Amino acid sequence: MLEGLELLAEHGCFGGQQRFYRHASAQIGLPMRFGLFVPPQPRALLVYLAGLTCSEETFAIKAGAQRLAAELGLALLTPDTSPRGAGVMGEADSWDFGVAAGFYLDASAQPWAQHWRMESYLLHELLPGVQKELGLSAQSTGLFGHSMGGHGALTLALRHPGSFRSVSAFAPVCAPMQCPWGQKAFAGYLGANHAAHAAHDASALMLSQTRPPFPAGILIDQGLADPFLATQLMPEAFEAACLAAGQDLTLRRHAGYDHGYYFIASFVNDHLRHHAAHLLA
Ligand SMILES: N[C@@H](CCC(=O)N[C@@H](CSC=O)C(=O)NCC(=O)O)C(=O)O
Repeated sequence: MLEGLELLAEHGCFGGQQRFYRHASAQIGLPMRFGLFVPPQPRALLVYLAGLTCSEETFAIKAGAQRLAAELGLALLTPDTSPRGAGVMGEADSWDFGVAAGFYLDASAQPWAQHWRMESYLLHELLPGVQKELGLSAQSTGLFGHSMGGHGALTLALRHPGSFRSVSAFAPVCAPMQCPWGQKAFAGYLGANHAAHAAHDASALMLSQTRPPFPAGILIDQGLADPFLATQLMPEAFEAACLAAGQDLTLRRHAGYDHGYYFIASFVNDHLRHHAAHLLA
């Protein structure tokens, strides 16, 4: 059970409930919030990791995923994107580092290491707590995300084999060691340790696989009018790594779509069906 769990809001939604909670996180050492859509009959759990500047509310409000999730029996867990209120100097000075930019890893460098522990928080606290509450296991848990959260989805799925049965992403940061967002985050949170950076880079992780880690295949959607495509996202690096590892990847490139939630809302049903096909089989 999650310590100090408080229900902050609950809204009827397509026969289920969209809920928002706060709890006292032992891993983060601060209160954390999360969203949970509970369908009428929960059969599987899908975790969505949001991008830079987002919160536990962004996907729930903007993606329009609840109608199909209710039909398929998918519970949707939407964690926040970083600790908040830690009081670390400069934590809110940038939109791509610090608050709302946790990059889904455990920081090892100061002054971030005490609270910026998003990987341990998700894997060892929030996810087990919610799975227990819903009576669901890793066998019926999938992971997806957007941009920084797409990086989180790919890297956490690769770093924790067996924790997620299906994975997908919208416009993920695919090669953080090669892009400004990733280089800034990794230098700040992990210091100058190249091996630590590689251990959180989806393309480097995929290249290091000795067998295809996701036999069910990985789905990625990417807009071609996305202003971050060439400089920050680099899906071609992950595509090449999947090819080298023998990992089945469906990478769909869509003309006319940018980086925002109109793009996500346009393709979110395909992601729900991708996960349902594997989680409910
Ligand atoms: N403030 C920035 C843009 C921030 C932005 O685009 N955030 C994306 C995620 S980017 C990668 O992780 C997002 O999902 N925003 C929320 C939304 O509702 O669109 C700028 O000024 O460029």
